[in-house]
Amino acid sequence: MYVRKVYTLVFLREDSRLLLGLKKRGFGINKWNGFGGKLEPEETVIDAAARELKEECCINAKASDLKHIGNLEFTFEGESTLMDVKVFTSKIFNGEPQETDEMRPRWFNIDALPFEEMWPDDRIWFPYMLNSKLFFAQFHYKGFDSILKYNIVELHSVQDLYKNH
Ligand SMILES: Nc1nc2c([nH]c(=O)n2[C@H]2C[C@H](O)[C@@H](COP(=O)(O)OP(=O)(O)OP(=O)(O)O)O2)c(=O)[nH]1
Repeated sequence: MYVRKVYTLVFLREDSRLLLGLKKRGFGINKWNGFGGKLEPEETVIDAAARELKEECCINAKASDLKHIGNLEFTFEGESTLMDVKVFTSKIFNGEPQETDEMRPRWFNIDALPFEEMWPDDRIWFPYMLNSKLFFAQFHYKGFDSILKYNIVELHSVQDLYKNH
């Protein structure tokens, strides 16, 4: 049995650009990614998503403007933790992204995303997100570089994001 831990992950979109941040410390250091992290005690997933976005790149987005688009589950060979990552997108936000202790933000054209410097699984599920398809995906890693197996499905309603697959 796995011990499930919930994380948030937020991507902002503006026309044909996506905001990514270069992670400056901790898990996923030196990779470009969306903004997110663990929940605080008693916090809802959506509130955590908005808080992490603000903390990591100084952008304000209303929780109600964040669109839940997918769920990712990560397991690692020999480890009992399951990372349950709730992915959100938004086109509605306030402010200019600012560098913080954790992230260096930068806009990328969606045709020129830096997949070489991102988590290997991102190539697999980003096309769903970029095409506004709801998705559920599971990745089982050996270490942090090698995907031993995975599964990805398109979902057809937001309710499906709350069912167990
Ligand atoms: N794109 C992508 N994001 C991932 C993958 N795996 C993974 O954990 N993430 C995301 C989920 C979270 O947003 C983030 C990890 O959270 P974190 O460790 O930075 O959490 P945190 O900010 O609360 O941590 P900290 O303050 O304690 O350092 O990375 C992946 O394979 N691909």
